[in-house]
Amino acid sequence: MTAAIIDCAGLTSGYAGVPVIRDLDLTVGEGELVAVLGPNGAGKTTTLLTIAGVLRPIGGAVRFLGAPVDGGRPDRVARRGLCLVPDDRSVFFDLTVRENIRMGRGRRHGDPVRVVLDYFPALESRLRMRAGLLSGGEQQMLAIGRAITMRPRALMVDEMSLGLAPVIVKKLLPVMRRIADDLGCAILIVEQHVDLALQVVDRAYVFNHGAMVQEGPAVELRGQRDLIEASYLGAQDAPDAQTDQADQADQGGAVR
Ligand SMILES: Nc1ncnc2c1ncn2[C@@H]1O[C@H](COP(=O)(O)OP(=O)(O)OP(=O)(O)O)[C@@H](O)[C@H]1O
Repeated sequence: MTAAIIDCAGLTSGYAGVPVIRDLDLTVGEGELVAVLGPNGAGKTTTLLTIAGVLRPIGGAVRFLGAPVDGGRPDRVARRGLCLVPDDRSVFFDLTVRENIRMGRGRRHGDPVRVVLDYFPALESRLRMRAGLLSGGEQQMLAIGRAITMRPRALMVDEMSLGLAPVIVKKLLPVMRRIADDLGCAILIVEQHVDLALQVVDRAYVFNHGAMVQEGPAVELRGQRDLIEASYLGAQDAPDAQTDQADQADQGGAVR
């Protein structure tokens, strides 16, 4: 593996001093696409928030580009090149797609709109539309596209497929692969669609109850499907059950 862009060692983190994740080791290298898998409440979001500097580690360490992330100043971590797309996607509903892209302030890397359309051409016909009118899949494309206009060194996407039809996820994942390859960006995605993710990512970590229960190259984990499924026991929601109606519209193929 190349040098780690994100490096968590013995990381323990949580809320008000109460640990939710314990003793996690996790790395993402340059140009790597890595998935975090696991049932609801496993600690996936907590891990991303700690890496982004929103939560202060209770124990262990997070390093981004070799420098410690201590929590408390996520703006500094963001300025150093780490982008987090939260599970609500944080697009500005009342602004147009074009205005949302420009909010990313990625102009110094060329025309940000062109950058986004290069990866997500389906947004071209939506540029003048208010983002609140987009389908869930299009909003996710916008959120990820806006993030890459800033040429991040690391990109984390929480619940990338939340509410999206599997057909959309199948199209989004290869775009994430291309972003990692083209930009040399370290990408960490929280993904519910285990089988789809393992076809595209380099490596994956499986969490349950705040602990890492499995990890390894995707090619190996694909052969351990039963073990992964067992680690999900107790999960309430199957991914397909969370597909919302708005994304039925996406099934015509929003990502080209
Ligand atoms: N702000 C908070 N304060 C206290 N506990 C929290 C807070 N946010 C999350 N938790 C708890 O931390 C645990 C892990 O939550 P987390 O959101 O990290 O899990 P997750 O794997 O991302 O699951 P989900 O898919 O449901 O978001 C859960 O038990 C949750 O209730």
